[in-house]
Amino acid sequence: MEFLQSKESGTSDRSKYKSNGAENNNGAYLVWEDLTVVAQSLKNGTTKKLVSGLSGYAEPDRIMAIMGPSGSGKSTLLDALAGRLSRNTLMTGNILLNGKKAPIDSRDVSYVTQDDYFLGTLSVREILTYSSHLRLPSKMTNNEIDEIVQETIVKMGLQDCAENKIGNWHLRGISTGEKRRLSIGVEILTQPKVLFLDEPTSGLDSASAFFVLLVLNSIAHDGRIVVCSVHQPSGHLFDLFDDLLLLSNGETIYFGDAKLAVKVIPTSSNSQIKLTTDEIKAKLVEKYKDSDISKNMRKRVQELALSEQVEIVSNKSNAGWWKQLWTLSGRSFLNMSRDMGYYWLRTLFYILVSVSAGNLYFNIGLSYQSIVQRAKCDAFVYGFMICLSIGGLPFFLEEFKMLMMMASEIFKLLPDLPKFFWRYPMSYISFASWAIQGQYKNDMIGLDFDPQNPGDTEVKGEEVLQKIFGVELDHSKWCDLLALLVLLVSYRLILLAALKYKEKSLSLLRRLYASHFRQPVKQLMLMKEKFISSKTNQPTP
Ligand SMILES: Nc1ncnc2c1ncn2[C@@H]1O[C@H](COP(=O)(O)OP(=O)(O)OP(=O)(O)O)[C@@H](O)[C@H]1O
Repeated sequence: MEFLQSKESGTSDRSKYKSNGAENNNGAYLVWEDLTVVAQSLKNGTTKKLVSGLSGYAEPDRIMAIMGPSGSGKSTLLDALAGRLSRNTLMTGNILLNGKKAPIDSRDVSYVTQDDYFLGTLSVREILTYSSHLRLPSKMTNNEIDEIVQETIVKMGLQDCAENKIGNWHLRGISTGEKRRLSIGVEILTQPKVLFLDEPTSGLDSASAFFVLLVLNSIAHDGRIVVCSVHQPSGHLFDLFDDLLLLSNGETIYFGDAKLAVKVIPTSSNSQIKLTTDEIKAKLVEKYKDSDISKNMRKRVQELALSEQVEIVSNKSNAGWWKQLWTLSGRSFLNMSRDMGYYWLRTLFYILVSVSAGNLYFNIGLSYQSIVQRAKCDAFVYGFMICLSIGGLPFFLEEFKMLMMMASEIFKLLPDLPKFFWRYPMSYISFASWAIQGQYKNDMIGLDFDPQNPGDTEVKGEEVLQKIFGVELDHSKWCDLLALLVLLVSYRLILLAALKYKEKSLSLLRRLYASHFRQPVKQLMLMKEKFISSKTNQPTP
């Protein structure tokens, strides 16, 4: 149910937003039962269990830490719970949100990744405002959105840097800790019931990490579930966690109250010194399985799984398609106009190139040799424009130098192109062929050049175009310009359609992949289980 579908009538979107937040104490319970994730290598088809038979639950008002050594499956468990496992994996088991199977793209779940991606030229307030316009319902007024943004800024403790820019390669911006809090702020704009965070404190100094966890704590105490993976937190950070899930090799070795963990988890003893790390891990897993904590946890999981299915009132309803397009375009233009390297520096280069080329070829005249000089000038100007327009792509910078070295060599006459593919269809859908033809026509039509041999008749520009450059004169330079505009719009529309239908086609591919992959993996898992049970049933010699 969307949050817009509130039964209350006459209330503003802002009040609906508030009433559907966690303030009304309708917090959700998250339960996972016998969760196993298997990955298949795309190279040789071998499979690997990433996490195995995990069960547990997360409650509102509490913050849970998933801990364990590197490679123990923390991120895999978070990804599984958030429904964002990679395509080469298969998950078995149940994930329930308030007793209901959570849909993969559940709108009540937000995920904060380890990396922060923001446009460096925007301020903290602008980032939050644009995100709100993109993710909150179109019906919300600007004032309502500004209010939500201000509340989020205060909640995240970002008041002091609210008007500061994020920062980029030439602009010193906000600190890493502030960026991390901003990432969390962006995710809580939509008031999710469950917030997952992948290593929210990694790369932060202890004061910043402490502040981030304080913020998470206050979010959790708004009636939300907060689950995060953490790597070796210090003592005072650990104290801020309510629950702990400790993993080793993809299996649970502790699940429960974080404060009790220290008392329950066995410390190293002399007898363990002789054991290998794998043996110690196996012992800890076995010990946990047989413990009362594990039995109580399973009982609670069963209770929560069988509890009445409460309809979750979703807080999220994305803005409409047009509003998203408008917001993204506005954000992009603002970023471009502020980014010195992207916009202003490039404009300066365009002017410099135009002035230089104009100077070099000034008063080139109408001698026979000037024909080739003119062609070189046109090709150079066009080549430079192309390079500057795509020079923003980092991987292109190396290629760029190569291209400039051979600028005059890369053009081939249209009639000389291989018919299949390069002539038809490539020359028709290529920006370059229309641009160069238009430029040549603009430069040469109407001119009379000196003949190659003295005494011959003058050479007409039209003749040069047709005979030397293979340019047909069946359409004017304005048609070439029109073709460029059509290509410009068409390519953008194609990209838009590709982005819009990407998800649908990807999910189709995923289904095809799963139907191909599921059967062999299930068989393999069955065989492994049979093998293990036959081994454990064998009498010991
Ligand atoms: N899609 C995948 N395909 C194959 N192997 C994977 C995949 N995802 C994770 N793994 C492997 O599963 C194991 C657990 O990975 P995971 O990222 O969950 O560990 P982690 O505890 O989060 O580690 P870290 O603390 O280093 O981030 C690792 O050995 C990893 O290489």
